Amino acid sequence: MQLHFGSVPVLVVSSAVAAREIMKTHDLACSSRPKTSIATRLTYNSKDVAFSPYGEYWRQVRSICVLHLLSNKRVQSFRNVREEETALMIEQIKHYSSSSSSSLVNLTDMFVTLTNNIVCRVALGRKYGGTKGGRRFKELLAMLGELLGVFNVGDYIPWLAWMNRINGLDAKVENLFKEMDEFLEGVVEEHVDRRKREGSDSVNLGSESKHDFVDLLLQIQQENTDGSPIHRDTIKALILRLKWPKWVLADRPLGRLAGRPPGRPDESLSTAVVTFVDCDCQLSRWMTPRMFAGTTGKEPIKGRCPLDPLELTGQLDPRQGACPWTRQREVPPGPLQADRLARSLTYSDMFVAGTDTIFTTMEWTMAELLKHPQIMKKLQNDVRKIAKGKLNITEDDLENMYYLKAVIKESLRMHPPAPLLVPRESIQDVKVMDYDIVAGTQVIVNAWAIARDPLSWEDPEEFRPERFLNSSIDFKGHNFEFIPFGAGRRGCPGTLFAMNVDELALASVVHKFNLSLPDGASGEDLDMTEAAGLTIHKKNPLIVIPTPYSC
Ligand code: HEM
Repeated sequence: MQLHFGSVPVLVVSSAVAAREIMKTHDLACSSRPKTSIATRLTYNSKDVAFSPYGEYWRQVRSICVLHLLSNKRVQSFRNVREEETALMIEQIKHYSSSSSSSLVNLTDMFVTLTNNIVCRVALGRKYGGTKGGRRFKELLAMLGELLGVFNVGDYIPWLAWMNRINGLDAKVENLFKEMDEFLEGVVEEHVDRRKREGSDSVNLGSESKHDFVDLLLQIQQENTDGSPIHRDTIKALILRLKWPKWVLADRPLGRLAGRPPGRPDESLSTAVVTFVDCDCQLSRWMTPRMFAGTTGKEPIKGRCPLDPLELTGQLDPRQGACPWTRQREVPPGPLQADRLARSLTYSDMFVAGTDTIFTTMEWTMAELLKHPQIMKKLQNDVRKIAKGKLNITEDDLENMYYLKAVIKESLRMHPPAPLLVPRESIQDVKVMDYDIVAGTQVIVNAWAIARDPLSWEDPEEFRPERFLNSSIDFKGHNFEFIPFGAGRRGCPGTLFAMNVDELALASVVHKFNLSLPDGASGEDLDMTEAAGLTIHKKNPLIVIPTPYSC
């Protein structure tokens, strides 16, 4: 169906057939991301992979992600981190279950801490858990997830963007950004200093070295040699493109621009989509489609931006939905901005795209297992049989745990962590199932509805992992009835990373403990209410009574 959120056309896709059209047949045409002011601000002006618009910059950073940070080899190289941290979590659960008088354990908290610790070690080189700064970082991450899921009226009705200054949203985003940035600034500084002391050549990009993501990104920026995805020519091209942004400013007195919109609304421009909210330049925040009244939208314009001494000329085209300043200022960062890239990639993609989704999967899977004791029993038997009395499960054991994999798939089917995936935006006019979709349409794929569609699934509301046994249906983006990780060009590059963490953690918990609910509650009583956000987790934490199981 097509909706209009204020001035933005929005296409909502809720069937496997339509998802296939968007993510396969018209994947290229629908491969951008809509610009939303909160995500833009929190991701250094969309300098991450997930929120970056389709284009050269996105290709560059995505290939860094796929080839260097999240490749099979690299993910394997962090195996010891996953095994160590999971073993620590098991010890903690044991400790809490024996020391607390009620034996209650907040499993959600355990999963959040585990995921944060793994992601911190892999991305930043060390854990930030126990310290005051670490605890604050955890809080900031939770706020980040929450803010990214906020519906921001200014993105859809730009002239209402002022509301965010009154209701405190702008300030909240700004404060979060500053605090996050300060933290990450410290992390990058630490790495730069260490590289200076130890010699930067110590990082070998091709090897399975155990350097963290910040090290790797700094090295990628420094090397740019053949064999790395950023070839010399690409870098040169990027530097060329980096020459200077084309600042443009309407050729009229600044005072008038900054003041109230002049003129009456022009009919022909009344539907113009103008997004200014992400601009640092306060002037542009005042502009509304009305400001273009009386212009053809194509006049050459010339001026000086108050934030930049350069004077440049350009063309103002409000129909493009572009802020005359911000959009034109968007340039790919070249090697000159190494630390910025490192900050933005690790923080946005690892922490935003990675942490929340991983622990949410653990949380929902465990909740479903508690709701279905027979499935829990079957899984425990299977896991314990494969582990054959071992002290700890290792990743080698996971290979044969087919039932565990089916349980996790079923959990991802019923509770996709990002139920509406990450919205896309069409970059050209396209015909989808005989309907005309104009360029600039926001496309939301409702993976949640698709995964519960009775046309694709038998008894879709039932938690039945068996449906995935002896079935070729997988989440790799080929089966459009099951797309928790998306599909196509913008599909999730972190699937392997996530599954390794989830499988090991879940297998280890069910291996080591029998779990029950507090106050003798049965699984049927378990509260499955969802919280709001970009990633949907349980509203209330999962509290359990673990009883250690000895093999
Ligand atoms: C269970 C865990 C995860 C789930 C369910 C998940 C889900 C998704 C989804 C639905 C998308 C959007 C796909 C689309 O638009 O077609 C996505 C994109 C992305 N994910 Fe994940 N993800 C998970 C874990 C991770 C991890 C661990 C990382 C990184 C370490 C990661 C990094 C990314 C990135 C960078 C993108 C953006 C890709 C692009 O726009 O080109 N994800 N993920």
